[in-house]
Amino acid sequence: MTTSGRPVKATVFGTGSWGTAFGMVLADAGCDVTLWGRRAEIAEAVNSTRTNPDYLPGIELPENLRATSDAAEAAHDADFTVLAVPSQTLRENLADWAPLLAPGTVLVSLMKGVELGSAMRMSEVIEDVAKVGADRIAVVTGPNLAREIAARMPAAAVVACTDEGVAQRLQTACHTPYFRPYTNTDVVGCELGGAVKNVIGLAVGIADGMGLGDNTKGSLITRGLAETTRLGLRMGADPLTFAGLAGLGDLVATCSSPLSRNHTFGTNLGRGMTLQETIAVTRQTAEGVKSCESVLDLARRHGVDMPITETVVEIVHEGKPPVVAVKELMSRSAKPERH
Ligand SMILES: NC(=O)C1=CN([C@@H]2O[C@H](COP(=O)(O)OP(=O)(O)OC[C@H]3O[C@@H](n4cnc5c(N)ncnc54)[C@H](O)[C@@H]3O)[C@@H](O)[C@H]2O)C=CC1
Ligand SMILES: O=C(CO)COP(=O)(O)O
Repeated sequence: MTTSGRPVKATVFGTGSWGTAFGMVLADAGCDVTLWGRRAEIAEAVNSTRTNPDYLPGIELPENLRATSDAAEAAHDADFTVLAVPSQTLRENLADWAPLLAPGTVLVSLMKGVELGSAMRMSEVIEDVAKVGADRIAVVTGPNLAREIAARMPAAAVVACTDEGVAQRLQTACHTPYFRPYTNTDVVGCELGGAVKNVIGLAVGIADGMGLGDNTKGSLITRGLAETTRLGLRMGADPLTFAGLAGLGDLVATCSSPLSRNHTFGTNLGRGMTLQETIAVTRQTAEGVKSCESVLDLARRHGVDMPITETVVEIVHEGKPPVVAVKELMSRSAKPERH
């Protein structure tokens, strides 16, 4: 309930797999939820069949969730405006929606990417385009594979906002018996954890596709977390965030699950598919494919060494054969674990 006595109203822009699943979470937590989809047929299917057959087939959606393809109708009166589109289209999408936003609405980013060219985190893009302060922008992240959440399997998450009170309001709005959100005020660390884990997920997928073992996986996850933490420290994040759900938690889920699009994308590359073949068989957003370049850009801007990220860029975008890349990574100069 809001202070005015009506249910909290949440609008989710994006009827993809995570937008729809998080809409379910909000609805199960008691919010009145509207999903906006650019394709009218998906909105119609949601309203008439209570399913999203394209993205979450077989999942029955709650009654207090409805869909529309009218952005003004969706944005009207929303206490929370949740953004769930691909990171690289957010700027353009939000420019259309910004004039429609309800006064005082809290903008919530579900995205795990970094903008190409500007190297901005998603909350920075939101601040830039919607002209709202950081205290009205929140981030939801953590080990949250959409399909598992939609099946109401238990998971924890992080809701981050520089304003702890806003984070707590969002925490209440999305807390259900199967979805347990924790608050955090370290927005930089939470967003970096989510964006870089997709790149490490690609690396682990490539290794899996090559038939390498669990020691390789454990090493990539741990060294991946080390390079994420190095970048985060340089950008003012709290290093402990990376030991939490936004860092280690999400890495473990992504790097071990066939449900992860980034992991699967990497596995296909590691098995020998070309980039074009891999893109052709990938139906949903695998953010790391583009964000590996923007994360590397961020690392260079901050003078941070991120060898796994650099290797993923070389394999994905420069055609380096994975076997050569592995040899090069393993022959880097010896060094202390912490430096
Ligand atoms: N699927 C998952 O398990 C999770 C995804 N995320 C993040 O959530 C974000 C969204 O991912 P998903 O919903 O999974 O992706 P998706 O690929 O399932 O859906 C993307 C949605 O954006 C729409 N879209 C695509 N291009 C667009 C454009 N130019 N303009 C407007 N809408 C456009 C699509 O129609 C679709 O509704 C990504 O940043 C992803 O990393 C975060 C946690 C879990
Ligand atoms: O972010 C996710 C799980 O937390 C989803 O990962 P993928 O985008 O790789 O499917």
